[in-house]
Amino acid sequence: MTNTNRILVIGESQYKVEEEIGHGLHSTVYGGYDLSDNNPVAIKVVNFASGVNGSSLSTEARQHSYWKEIELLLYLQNINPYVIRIFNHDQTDRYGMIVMERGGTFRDTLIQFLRLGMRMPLSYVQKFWSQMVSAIYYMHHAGIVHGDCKPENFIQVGKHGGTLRLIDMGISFELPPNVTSRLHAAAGTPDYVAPEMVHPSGVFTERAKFGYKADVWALGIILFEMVFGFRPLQYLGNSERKISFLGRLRRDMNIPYHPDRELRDILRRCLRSNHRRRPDTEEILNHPFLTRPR
Ligand SMILES: Nc1ncnc2c1ncn2[C@@H]1O[C@H](COP(=O)(O)OP(=O)(O)OP(=O)(O)O)[C@@H](O)[C@H]1O
Repeated sequence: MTNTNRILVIGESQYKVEEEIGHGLHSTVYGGYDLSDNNPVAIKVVNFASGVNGSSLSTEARQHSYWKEIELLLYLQNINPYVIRIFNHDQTDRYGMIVMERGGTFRDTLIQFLRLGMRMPLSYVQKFWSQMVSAIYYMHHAGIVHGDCKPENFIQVGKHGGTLRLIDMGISFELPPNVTSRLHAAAGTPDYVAPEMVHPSGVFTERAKFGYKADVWALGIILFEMVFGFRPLQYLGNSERKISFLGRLRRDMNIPYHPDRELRDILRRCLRSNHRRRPDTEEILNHPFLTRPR
């Protein structure tokens, strides 16, 4: 692998590397092109040096997460149609690189609707939410809890951006079916975090239990946001207040009125505070909100 004049060479393949299109705690993502066919690609560069971007993770821990992510992505390529396609990967002592499909994040689409002062049409909501639920259904079927479902972790690819793909497997956990596990400290974003992930004292701790149904809660919050244009906890302000609210939540989430009865029903089910009473992803896919044309 060489990287000269912003041309990245991996084996026989050459990629033109252009501007930064995003970054996470441990990586920077660049836009680029595959020079053999001019198709757009995204190149995620993981810096293995400890201390970069304000994260204190050791080099070994960074390399370990990088390999875990590659392994998971390669495993999911053929069994989950809604997971990001990776074209190539390579690494040096200092960096890991993943070349993958490029698309706009679903968050950008939500923002566009907000800017235009428009509500997303229900047919549009149904189409994209059903793909999100399917993406998570396939993860759960493979025994994996995603743990960080949110609109920025879905990108739109294909004609007119009509197909969603999940990115960021960073904090997914593999679990035996029907078993809950421990949440890594500080994983997730409070707005999409399920109440069972928060200790009743209001501390977002490693001791909090979570499982597949936490992903269902997050999907419910995404659906709520697509329909109403805001998130239920948005107006609570900072993360501490949101986490404290979730830790004390004993009743089901309030759902504003919407004329579509089936939409109201599925939202109510996904946002039940008791995770045992939430549907699983297979039940959601069979719910009339998704099976009846809108
Ligand atoms: N395939 C892609 N196409 C377009 N943009 C992408 C793609 N992959 C990542 N991005 C952009 O880069 C950002 C960071 O990517 P990603 O979430 O994979 O990084 P990360 O280091 O794993 O983040 P985290 O800190 O959450 O672990 C995304 O939020 C998105 O904006």
